[in-house]
Amino acid sequence: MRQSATLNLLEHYHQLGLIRGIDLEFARFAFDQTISNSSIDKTTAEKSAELAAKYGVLVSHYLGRGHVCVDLLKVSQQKDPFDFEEKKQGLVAKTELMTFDYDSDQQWLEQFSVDSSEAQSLLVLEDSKLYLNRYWCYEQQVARYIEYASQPEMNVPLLTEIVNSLFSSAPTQVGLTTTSSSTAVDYQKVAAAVALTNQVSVITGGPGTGKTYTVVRILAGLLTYAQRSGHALPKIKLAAPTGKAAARMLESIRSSVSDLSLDEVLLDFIPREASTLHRLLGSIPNDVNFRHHEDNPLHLDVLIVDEASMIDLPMMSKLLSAMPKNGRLILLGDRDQLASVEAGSVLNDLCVMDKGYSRKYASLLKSVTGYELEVDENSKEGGFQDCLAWLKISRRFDAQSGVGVLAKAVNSGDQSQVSNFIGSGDFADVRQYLLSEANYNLCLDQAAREYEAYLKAVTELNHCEAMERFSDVRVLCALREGIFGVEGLNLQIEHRLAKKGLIDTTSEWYSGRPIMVLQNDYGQQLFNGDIGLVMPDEAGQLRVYFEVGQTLKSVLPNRVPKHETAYAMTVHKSQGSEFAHSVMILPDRMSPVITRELLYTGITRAKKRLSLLYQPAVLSEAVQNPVERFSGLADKLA
Ligand SMILES: Nc1ncnc2c1ncn2[C@@H]1O[C@H](COP(=O)(O)OP(=O)(O)OP(=O)(O)O)[C@@H](O)[C@H]1O
Repeated sequence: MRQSATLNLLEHYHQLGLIRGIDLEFARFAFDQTISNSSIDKTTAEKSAELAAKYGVLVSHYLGRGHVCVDLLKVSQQKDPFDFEEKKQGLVAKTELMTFDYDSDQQWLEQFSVDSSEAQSLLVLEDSKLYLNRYWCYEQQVARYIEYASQPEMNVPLLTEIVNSLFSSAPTQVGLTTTSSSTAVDYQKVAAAVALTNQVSVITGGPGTGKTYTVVRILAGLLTYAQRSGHALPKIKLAAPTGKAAARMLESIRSSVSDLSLDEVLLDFIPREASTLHRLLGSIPNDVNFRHHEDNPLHLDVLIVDEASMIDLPMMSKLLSAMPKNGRLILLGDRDQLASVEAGSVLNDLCVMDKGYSRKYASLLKSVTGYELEVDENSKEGGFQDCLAWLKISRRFDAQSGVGVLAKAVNSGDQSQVSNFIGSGDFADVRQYLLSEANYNLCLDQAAREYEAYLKAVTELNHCEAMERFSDVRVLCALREGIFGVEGLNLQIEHRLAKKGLIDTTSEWYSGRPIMVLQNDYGQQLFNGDIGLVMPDEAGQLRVYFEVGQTLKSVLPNRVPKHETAYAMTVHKSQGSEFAHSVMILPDRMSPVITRELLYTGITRAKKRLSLLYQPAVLSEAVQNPVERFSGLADKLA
């Protein structure tokens, strides 16, 4: 029977709901393993085991909150190193708090240092950052892949000719330009040149900045280049973290391709399908590994991945390991959006080197695009800054668009810009509602009214139309519980629709119920975040319909994995989707989950209109609350 002051305290934390069961289990495991592996005297072994439990639970707790590691310099000597206060206000004052002293524990921690740690050690210490071994390996793998990714040899005159033919007309400059100098540069052309000259590249930009428009030209460029150089035409694949995002990417790529006059042979090489990353990598039931990995790489030459901000560190590591040796990878995403639900902020970490290109690479870009681009004299040649491209001009939101202006204000973190926006209140596409009971009801009444077109398509058994109409409106929120949370809001909308006789909620599975899957089910190929609509089939039997690529598949309700109703959804779950009208409802008081990135992501889900119900104090605090995640990836790439 173990006797440990640390474990006793952790059990108490667990009972109070301050740490997860898995954190406590990890601490117990670290404690037991240290005792059983120890060849030193009992007292020293016990002391060491107490420390292993203490640091183990710290790393595990932070991992649960999305951090890849813990920077011990930052948490050392803190009164509340676990940030319990943030989660359970008031509870913490009544409980004993564990503290960490990096200086005095440094000697003990040294055993985990990257230089001395064993492959099997539970923890890894790199500089002042402490990791679970597995996560350090993931990070290392991503950094190594990127470090060794090359710049393929290219025929620069041919490339220049192709790039110029794809971006021949000067772009119309509208919307969210960031600097006056940016009016001279066509950043889409630069992005194409970056992607065409690198084995791995990242194109980041806000909504409507033309990522898809650019990618279509990159694909055309790659195919034309291969054809004109007498090389085999590349096998291209498209993927995204969620089914919805994959379907959206495919749709925009296919409609954008029609603007190009590509010859038939090349056109055939533009993919006709896009899959989720899980499907692409080949998920194996009840296994965290995929069918494709280092020893069984993906069969492709070029992979385009959209919504890359949603990719967590383990997934990115597995994706990169599965890339074939000379495969080209182009990641698209918006670095300002919410980071992945699971640990890591990979896209943002990859984009930190935003001060300019290396001198040599800037000169290559000048030859290809004709533009004089910013140079960072401190950046190393071949460093990752040369693989990055920023799209800065939104084509969707012009200067008159409230959604665009508000998104930009929130993103800047500048409170006065947000206040100006609130003060002006005169944008046609944004309706602001100050939080009150009347406005809460008004927003929900309006959302319920707008769901009627969707329910009409369900009644008419028009499954495809129903899928389309369901994206007309969505209620977005920050929390899970309470009247401002996803559960309460769904009940409110159901209640309104039932009162109008549009749905019959007497049974759980009623015709028209929209659901969101909350758990991966590899057997049925249904994944966390997939949206299903309950509708009768031709024989009148209720089934749940899911969009898979260009088609619909249906399963019986009792086969659907863990799910919830989806008239309202959290902003986290809305990533990768867009809605003609988004109704964002913020709660009456601040919560740590309401961050700048959450606001930005919620606002930019609106394609045409945004209704925002808020308390000014919450909005302004959220703008000042950016997400910060501990990770060592940016340092490894620097
Ligand atoms: N250079 C351009 N000239 C003209 N139209 C453009 C240009 N770039 C983009 N567009 C148009 O602007 C709209 C938005 O572009 P696109 O869909 O490529 O942006 P995105 O960044 O992929 O958006 P999303 O946020 O949906 O991912 C599209 O209608 C596209 O055709």
